[in-house]
Amino acid sequence: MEKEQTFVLIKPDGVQRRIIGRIIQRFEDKGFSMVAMKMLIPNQELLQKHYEELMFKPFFPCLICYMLSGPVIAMIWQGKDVVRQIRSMLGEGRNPVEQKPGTIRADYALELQRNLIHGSDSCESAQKEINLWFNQKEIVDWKPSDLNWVCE
Ligand SMILES: Nc1ncnc2c1ncn2[C@@H]1O[C@@H]2COP(=O)(O)O[C@H]2[C@H]1O
Repeated sequence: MEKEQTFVLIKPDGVQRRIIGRIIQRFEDKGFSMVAMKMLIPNQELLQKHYEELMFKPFFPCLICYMLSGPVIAMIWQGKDVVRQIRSMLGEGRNPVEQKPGTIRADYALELQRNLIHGSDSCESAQKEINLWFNQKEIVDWKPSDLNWVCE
């Protein structure tokens, strides 16, 4: 079974605009399996750890404020090359205006900050982010019966 996992976060604008279902649908349609999901309003400490590399950027306080503004959906997705594939489905760059039509950010977002969704940028950051947002008991080990039809 393909065990590569990535962390995906639907940000407050994605929840408020009620596009959770459409985002999940895209990942399921592609052939990936969700192995964990929860809705929460993240606290400042969690967000500061998640965005620690951006701590000294001028937009950091606004970013934290925006991320504290409402519930988010945290998920773990699993499948073949899932880290790179989901990044490309989101639109690799941060700015929605530069993303190709058909990507989530190009299709649903207009702004650099409120860009709807986060996906881990490497397997290492995926593991780090999964450990930050989830504990092991929240992750379900299951094997979809159609997996052999999607990847080798
Ligand atoms: N120049 C910027 N101004 C405001 N927000 C930004 C800027 N650059 C990045 N961000 C936000 O910081 C986030 C960092 O992670 P993401 O790429 O998921 O999405 C990014 C945006 O939400």
